[in-house]
Amino acid sequence: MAMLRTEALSKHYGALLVTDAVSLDINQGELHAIIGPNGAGKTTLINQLSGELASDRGRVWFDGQDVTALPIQERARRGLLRSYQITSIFEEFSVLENATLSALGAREHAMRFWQPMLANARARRDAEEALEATGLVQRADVAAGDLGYGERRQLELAMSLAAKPKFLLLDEPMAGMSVQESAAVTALLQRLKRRYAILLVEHDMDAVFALADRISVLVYGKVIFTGTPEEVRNHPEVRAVYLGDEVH
Ligand SMILES: Nc1ncnc2c1ncn2[C@@H]1O[C@H](COP(=O)(O)OP(=O)(O)OP(=O)(O)O)[C@@H](O)[C@H]1O
Repeated sequence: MAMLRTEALSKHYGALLVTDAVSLDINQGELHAIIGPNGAGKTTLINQLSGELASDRGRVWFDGQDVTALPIQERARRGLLRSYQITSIFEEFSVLENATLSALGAREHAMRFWQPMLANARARRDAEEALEATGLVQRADVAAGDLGYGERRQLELAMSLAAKPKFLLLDEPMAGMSVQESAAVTALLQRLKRRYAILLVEHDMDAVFALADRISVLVYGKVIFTGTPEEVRNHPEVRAVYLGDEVH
């Protein structure tokens, strides 16, 4: 059964239909990329999936349940988490402290009234695991405000992981990164793959084609094709509208 499923999801702004009857099926452990030209509706779709934006039409199922009407926090609590969603990085707190706070935040709901010490110990352990997974262990004691740009994006990812998601929505995690930083994030996502289902929106085609199990191509809000990287690469219409000669 699909971990995340959308049925004819649509959103318009005035007369502009930004996402147009998008139906996707993303399986457990799958890394599914969405590519498409600027303004195709990729970020809007992510916002509809995270719950940041209410859809005009269509439905979203997550982990077997209809979450269409649920707000962003409730979807996050169930494990459908957008990475940058955790915006509250405390600059003067260390990397480990930030990750621990994120883990505590995710547990708050369940643990608020009982066993706070147990919650703290678990949160700390989840945070340490997240730093391990994202390669930030050596930077655990550094103040978040002292991190470079790439490391800061890594911390955002670590904070997401500390919240124990089942499904990660990643909107351009490589944006603004150097070639080395992008390569590091690609390697990181390669390691995280399978442990989480991931929806990746990314303009870095090398990263997308290296990482994705399947790719959906969004053009003017419509999914015109879904397939393996190989199928997408060889699809005439996709090449014509988007890839051109970029990918060989
Ligand atoms: N709040 C809004 N109000 C009106 N129009 C919007 C709003 N948000 C997005 N749009 C429009 O919707 C279209 C899709 O935007 P979106 O950001 O989802 O595209 P995208 O595929 O993520 O683009 P990019 O690759 O450039 O990030 C664009 O034409 C954009 O101008």
